[in-house]
Amino acid sequence: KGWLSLSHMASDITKFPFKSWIKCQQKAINQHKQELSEFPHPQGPFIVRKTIARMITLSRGVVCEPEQVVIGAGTQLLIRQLMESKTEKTRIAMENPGYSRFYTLLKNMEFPVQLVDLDNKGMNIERAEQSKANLLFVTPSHQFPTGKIMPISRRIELLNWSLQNNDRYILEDDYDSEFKYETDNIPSLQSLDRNQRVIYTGTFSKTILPGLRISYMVLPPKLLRDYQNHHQHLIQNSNALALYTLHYFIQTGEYDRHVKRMNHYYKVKRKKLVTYLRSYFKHTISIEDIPAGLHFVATFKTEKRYEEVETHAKKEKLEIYSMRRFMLQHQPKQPGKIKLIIGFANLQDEDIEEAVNRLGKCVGI
Ligand SMILES: Cc1ncc(COP(=O)(O)O)c(/C=N/[C@@H](CCC(=O)O)COc2ccccc2)c1O
Repeated sequence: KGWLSLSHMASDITKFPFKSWIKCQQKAINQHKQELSEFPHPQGPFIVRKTIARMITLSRGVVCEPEQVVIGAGTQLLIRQLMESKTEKTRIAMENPGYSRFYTLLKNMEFPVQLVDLDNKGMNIERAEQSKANLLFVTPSHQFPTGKIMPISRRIELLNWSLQNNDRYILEDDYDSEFKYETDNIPSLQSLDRNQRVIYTGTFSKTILPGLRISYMVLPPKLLRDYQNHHQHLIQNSNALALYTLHYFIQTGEYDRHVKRMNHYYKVKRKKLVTYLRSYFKHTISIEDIPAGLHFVATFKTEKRYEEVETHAKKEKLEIYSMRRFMLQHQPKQPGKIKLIIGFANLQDEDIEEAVNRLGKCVGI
């Protein structure tokens, strides 16, 4: 048997309704030949921004006008473009463990980035205060990569933090918020913000096709003005035909039906995998069983080091990533334990047993 994947960097496109997508693409071509023959608006076509604004208002409680929406080919690009337009001196604080690609991007842009540890509610507010940062990067709906869901109490604390100084902002990266298997979605942090302090980002990478590279950002008015002044020369970098196709995919209800279908599908698969992992590893595994997203963290009791497990996984043809990928600053490893990121989007049901058996060989149980 070939490679099996427990990667979190995957979505199961075997269930994607390509026929519907192509129908929407045909509609986009029929209805928007004129627009496709010109450059789109720098922030993306207005009707697409209007559709996205309405969608996130309904699904996430985000309060915004289409004028505040900026579409881009991936969250990294949007964050880069936002940070280029900052007028004040910006000091950043990020969650640790956190998303290494943003950390690297911000460091390469020579911003000071403080790492803030998590407690059981997400970013620790005292540490955030101590960091002297004026821009916090947080993933409240499903902390990446630990999965923690930030309770309302901590969200209020963060908003209070943002009020203490008028150059303070919070970037809410609402990645992976669409998949919640038990609890209902807690509304976005942005929906609680009454002082235009929250920048909101989202992406279609997990719910449609990661290869489409369609993501979006909602800017508070003051930052939007700075962004528009700085980027007057910029041309929209997401593919306009894909954007108009997305517009019809959402308008016709296909998007909502697909996300609902995938929620059910992923919930069933996740449960099977967790059950089998528990029966195989028994007391040597502990799973932070947060019923959300397309991956979870599992802690294994083993004397093996991360390097050994990662090398062994390659030999077993098992694609899997460890917490080391997200520990942004070297942290002492807990003795006798390793944490792995267990993704299940790319794992077919019939391969669950084989994947777990290979994992057993890697962690030496
Ligand atoms: C915290 C966080 N925020 C935003 C994004 C989304 O970025 P965007 O797609 O540019 O909009 C990611 C993507 N994280 C990515 C990688 C995580 C890693 O490097 O380990 C996940 O990658 C994929 C997801 C689905 C299918 C294929 C790949 C993010 O982890």
